[in-house]
This record gives sequence, structure tokens and C-alpha cells, in this order.
Amino acid sequence: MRIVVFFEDRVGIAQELLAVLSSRDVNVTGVEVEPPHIYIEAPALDESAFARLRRVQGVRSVEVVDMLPGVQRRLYLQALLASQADPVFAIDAMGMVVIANGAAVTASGRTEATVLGVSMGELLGDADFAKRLVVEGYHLPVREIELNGESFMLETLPLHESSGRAAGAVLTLHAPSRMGERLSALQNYGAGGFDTIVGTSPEIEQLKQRAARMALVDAPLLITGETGTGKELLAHACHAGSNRSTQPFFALNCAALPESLAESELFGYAPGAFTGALRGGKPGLLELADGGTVFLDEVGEMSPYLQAKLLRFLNDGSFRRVGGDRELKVNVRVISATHRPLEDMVAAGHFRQDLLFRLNVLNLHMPALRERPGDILPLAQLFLARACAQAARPAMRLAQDACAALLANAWAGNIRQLQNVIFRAVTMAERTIITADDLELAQSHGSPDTSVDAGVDTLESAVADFERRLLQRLYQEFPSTRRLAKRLGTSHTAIAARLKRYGIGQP
Ligand SMILES: Nc1ncnc2c1ncn2[C@@H]1O[C@H](COP(=O)(O)OP(=O)(O)OP(=O)(O)O)[C@@H](O)[C@H]1O
Repeated sequence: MRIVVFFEDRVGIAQELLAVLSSRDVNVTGVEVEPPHIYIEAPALDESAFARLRRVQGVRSVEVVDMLPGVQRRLYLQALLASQADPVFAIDAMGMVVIANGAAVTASGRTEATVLGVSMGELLGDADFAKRLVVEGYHLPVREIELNGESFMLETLPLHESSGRAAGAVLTLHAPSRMGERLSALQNYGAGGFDTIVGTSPEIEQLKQRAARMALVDAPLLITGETGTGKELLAHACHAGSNRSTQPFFALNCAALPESLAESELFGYAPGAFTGALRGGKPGLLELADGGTVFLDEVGEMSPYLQAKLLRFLNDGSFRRVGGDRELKVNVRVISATHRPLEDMVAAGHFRQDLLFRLNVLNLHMPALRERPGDILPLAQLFLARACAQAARPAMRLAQDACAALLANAWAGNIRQLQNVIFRAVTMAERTIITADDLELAQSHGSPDTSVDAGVDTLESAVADFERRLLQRLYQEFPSTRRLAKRLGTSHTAIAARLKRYGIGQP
């Protein structure tokens, strides 16, 4: 049993409370003092013990609680770390690993026990790592590193004790292809609003005007558009421009999680819902966002079961936590997004028509980048400035041939791809002028599919040609054999052999 005693702050009161318990032979197993509260864990306390504690001078109340706050914070911290898709290490002032999240343990290719306490330099195969950390004040500029044969962009956040003394750092390892995305997320979300949506093309201006009107209507909104066009950014801007702007905004990518995890993330779970669950249960995003907005990305990927549960929530605002029997009601605006044609999915029986009606009360369409070429260079300039700041490089500029190459590219991966191309160019460029050669763009400009049947001799050569172009294109987004193999559902060695055959990614 855990209790919290709320007291008037006076010297010695904590000891007095513990003395009361020890005089009653209560075996106290945990104590946390956070004046004016003391939290106590003990096997069992009867009413008379409660009454006795309440009689101690200065005690205002004694209540039962679910968890000691320190334990709760630790559990939340663990859950927070586990929810991070990117590897995160916390290291001490000597460069030794103190905490590693699940992704970090996996990326290191070791077990948790053999990662903790090991020097980060050893993991990175860089004997001078700790020395450099100290010299640079635990704040290294973003740079590419290798962990267990895979490349990452390393971001360092120094940690200081309250006295100002360096206590170590938190290291986050981002896949190079996602670094630009992260930069933007960090910098845009702080500001919020439609001004964060860069672009002056008539298409985007019109969209922003419509979106600003829709932001104020408190009804579900569906955003359609190709992947990487800025749907999440638009969703956030709609939240920031709504009457809910001071309330929370939470996003869930329905494609990234298996059904059971997506369900508990969204709806939460009740105490004891499953083995390994937090004792007191866990609120889901809908509860946490009460009064605010939940953004459901890739909503077309939701399982039929979750579609039914979401539909029920949209119908009357109520739901149950996983394993819970209590009906909960919250006031949350749902903004969803998809790059899939939901009408076709309805026709094929993969998406519920009634759910589509509910989600699609309002709708906005994000145009692809190639449909608004006027926005390419302003966006490139924005990402260039951000990447230089993040990578601690002097200001850079785009040469004319680089601008021409950017304008001629097909941008199958849209703005996210543009962001990644610029970020890589900044980290790799030797000089402060970025030329077309510094940009890792696929050779074939224009629509990637138009020339598939041109000049085909044999099926074999046509397939090889397709394979080469596919890999060239995907390699920009997944620039490591391991990731590319995962994306294409094949083995690491099969991809490595093909990349070698087509000379992709070779110096
Ligand atoms: N108009 C814009 N101005 C500035 N940054 C943008 C703009 N549009 C998109 N971005 C940035 O491009 C990246 C991709 O955008 P976002 O994640 O919003 O796309 P998405 O359509 O939701 O992608 P997906 O469908 O893959 O989830 C983000 O980092 C975002 O901040």
C-alpha cells in the first residue's frame, strides 16, 4: 500500500511520521519526501494507523496513492525512452553509458547488460570520443557516425548539474535520411501556426486560406496528399490556429505500430491489462489530449478492429481503455491524414465507409511538390539555413546549377526528400557553395515511370533497369543496406549485392 501525507512544513515532521509507523511495527519499504508531502510504501496500514498519522501535529491529510512519485517518474521515463524510435544513450561525464533505450540496445547489436557501463567511444569505435566530448563542452556538432556497421547522424545534448558542472550528455542517433525531418519538426512545432508552412505558390496560398477557416470549425478534418508533402505540419498548424491551441496536440502514426500497441497508445490501458503493464494503468493519447487535438497519421492503415473502436469514439466521444470496464468520455478533435485513396479502400472492403464519413467532415488536400515548383527553392533555402545551423557549418548557398537540378527533380518523396537531400549536401559539402554534384539526386529527372517501356530489349534487361532505378530512388530515403533491405522486405546481402552491381552508394 502507498500513501501520501500532506503536512505543514516543519522541522522533523518526516521522522516523526516514520516513528509513528515503526512504533506500530509497520515495515516501511519505501519513503520519498517532497515537502510538503511525504510518500510512504508499507505492506498494509489499517484505519487506526491512518488515524494516528492524522493526529501528528501539522498533518493535513493522509490519502492512498497508486504509486510513489519517483517510481512513477521512472516508469514514465522508461515508457518515454521505449517510445523513441531513434537510439538514445545517456552517458556520464566520463563517456560511459548510463541509460540506453531499446532502439539503442538493438542498434548496438549487444544486450542491454553489455551496453550499460561501456564507454561510448568503444561502441562507436572511436577511442578519442570521450576526450573530444570534454574538450567541446559535451556539445559536439552534428556529424555522421557508425554504430555496429550502420550510419547515423549524432546529436548531442549536454547535461549539467545545478552547480553548472558537466554531468554528461544525451546522445540521439538519427538515420541520416530522417535528420532533416527531425530538424524541421523541432523548429516548426515550437512556433505553430500557418506561417510555419513555407510556400508562396498559388496552390499553397489557397490551401493556407482554406485551412485557416477550417481550423476554427470544431469538426473532424481529413488531410490527403502524397507522403512527405507536409500533412502533419498542416495538421499541427490547424491545431495551432484553432480554439484548442492552448491544449495538447498529440500525433499517432497508425502505420508504425502493430494493432495492440496502437490501441493502447490511443485508448490507454487499465491497471493489470496485460503482463508488463504499468500498475496503475496508462492513459492513452485521447485522454492526454482532452480538450485538444489528436492527429492520426496514415489512418488508412488502421486495422478493422481499431477502425470500429475509433468510429465509436467519433460517434459519441466515449471509449474504454484496453482491459478496462469504465466508459471514458473526452473532448478531442480528430485530424487524420492519409496518402492512400480511402474511397478505393472502402470499395475494396479495406476501410469502413461509416468511418470515412466521420473522419471526412472537413477535408484538405496537400499538393505534391512537383505540382507547385514555385515552392521548391524557398523551401530549399529554408532547409539550407536550418541544416547549417544544426550541423554548426558556416552559412552556405546554392549554386545556379544546384537550383536548376532541384527544380528539374521529380521529388517522389516530396518535401521530406528535399529536406534530406539538402541536409546531406550540407553535411558532406567541402565548400560553402553547394553545387549540383553535391546533391544526391537520381540521374533520371522527370516522372520516374514514363520511360519504363522505352528501348526495352529483353524482359531481363527491363527488370534490371527497373530494379536499378527503384534502388537509386529508394537509396536516397534509406541510405543503408540494412534499412533498404527492411523497406523492400528482403535480405541485407541481397540488397548489398544489387547496390554493388548497379554502383549505387559507392564512392
Ligand atoms: N511547407 C512546408 N514548410 C516547411 N517545412 C515543411 C513544409 N511542408 C513539409 N515540411 C517539412 O517536411 C517534412 C515532411 O512533412 P510532414 O511530416 O508534415 O509530411 P507528411 O505528409 O505528414 O508525411 P507522411 O505522409 O510521410 O507522414 C517535415 O519535416 C515538415 O516539417
